[in-house]
Amino acid sequence: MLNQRKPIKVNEAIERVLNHTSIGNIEYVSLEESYGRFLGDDLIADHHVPPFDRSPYDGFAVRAMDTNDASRNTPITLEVVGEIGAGSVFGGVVDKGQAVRIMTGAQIPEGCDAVVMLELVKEIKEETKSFIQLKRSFESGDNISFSGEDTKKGEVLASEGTYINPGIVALLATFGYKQVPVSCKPKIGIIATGSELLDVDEELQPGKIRNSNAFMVYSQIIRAGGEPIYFGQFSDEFDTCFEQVKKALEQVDFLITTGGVSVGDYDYLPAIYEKLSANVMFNKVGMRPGSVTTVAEIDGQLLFGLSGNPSACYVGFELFTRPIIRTYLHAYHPALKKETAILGANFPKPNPFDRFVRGHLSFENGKLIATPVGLDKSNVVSSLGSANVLINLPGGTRGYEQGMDVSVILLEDQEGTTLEQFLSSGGHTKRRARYDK
Ligand SMILES: Nc1nc2c(c(=O)[nH]1)N[C@H]1C(S)=C(S)[C@@H](COP(=O)(O)OP(=O)(O)OC[C@H]3O[C@@H](n4cnc5c(N)ncnc54)[C@H](O)[C@@H]3O)O[C@H]1N2
Ligand code: MOO
Ligand SMILES: [Mg+2]
Repeated sequence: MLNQRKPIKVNEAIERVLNHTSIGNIEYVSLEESYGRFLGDDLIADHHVPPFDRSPYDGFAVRAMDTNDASRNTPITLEVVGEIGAGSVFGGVVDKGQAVRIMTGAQIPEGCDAVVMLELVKEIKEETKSFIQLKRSFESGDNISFSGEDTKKGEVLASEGTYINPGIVALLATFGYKQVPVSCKPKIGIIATGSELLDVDEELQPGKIRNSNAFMVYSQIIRAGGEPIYFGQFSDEFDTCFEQVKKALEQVDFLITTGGVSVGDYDYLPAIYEKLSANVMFNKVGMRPGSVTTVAEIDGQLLFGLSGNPSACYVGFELFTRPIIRTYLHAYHPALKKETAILGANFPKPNPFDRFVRGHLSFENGKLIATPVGLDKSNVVSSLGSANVLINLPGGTRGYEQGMDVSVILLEDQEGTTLEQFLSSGGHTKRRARYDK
């Protein structure tokens, strides 16, 4: 039987998958647990920061007008009528000729409009009173950290779907979020198929290999923001795999299978999709690795049939599953960010399909250099550890030379980009006159 599959363009495949996005609910987690999650709602300042005018220095709060005549030769003297540390408030109103000893972070006392640093005054103590001497004048507003200078009430500080980094955690604490609204993580099932697969703790046996894909995908799901659920590895037997897929679909938002998706005698995923009456969006993509990546849909639920070959599996996940996860998490930028970098080594092998070469991006003298890592074959696992980008080399009849501008997809970036930007950028290469390293 002829098993001809018709490849579609990568962008077309991504668009088909992203026509089936779903957006998750919102839940509340404690502030301590919010790091690494995605905001379920806009974070809006409900008060000014700082909420009051405060001192940025340890020193003395004064009335600037009292210091007008102060100079090196004619110092002026002010009486110190109180002292406050951060957290305390001066009770009275500071009058002409008076000052208040104030510490960093304390609220500026009423009547004062400038702060003089401790180092700039001479302190004079008398029996019951104390004074300071100043040898220069101050302007109203000198050394005051004004209410609202950090952020104003009503400002949107981070929008829904933003990745919560430690800085966002600080903002959440500032605005009193003991519980934080975050988007619920999509539950993503993983099923590994293959009669050759050994468990991680098993000794090698003839013809067998250890299952690495399940654990690789498990961590890719976590990196993308989802919740992996591992259903196990199963031999290439139709009935077992069918039952497992069916059972898993009842428990997850999305399901990933690895292996068994090509045209081999024991590749049962195509038959499983058929028996499930799933709508197969494509089963061949014009890309390397990952050309066999298949995505199907049943009643809105997506099944990602990723390749058994480790590098193909990895790339298939990042291109197709990751943006689905990020969209579910409410991200405005669900796609991975692309950048232009300089190719760090020749890549002479032409290919009619678009390549996604595992690469390492480094900074050299202010330039971004992307260098392929390891063996560029879809069945290799060793190139993945040091890959922080996928170098996107458009298909064609020519190879690529060191020094050319290439588009790279950033794997560790959290900011992301819109789908439109992802699809419209990159894929362009330019020959540089010279490679200035
Ligand atoms: N006649 C053709 N043969 C193949 C084609 C084709 O178009 N025509 N496509 C090739 C391409 S491209 C790829 S990629 C692979 C895809 O194969 P499957 O997705 O069906 O995966 P398997 O056959 O189950 O396994 C392929 C390979 O990967 C190893 N593997 C599988 N699972 C794991 C795992 N969990 N951890 C580590 N390694 C795994 C498996 O042992 C095989 O070596 O098909 C080509 N063939
Ligand atoms: O799906 Mo395959 O990766 O093109 O080798
Ligand atoms: Mg196969």
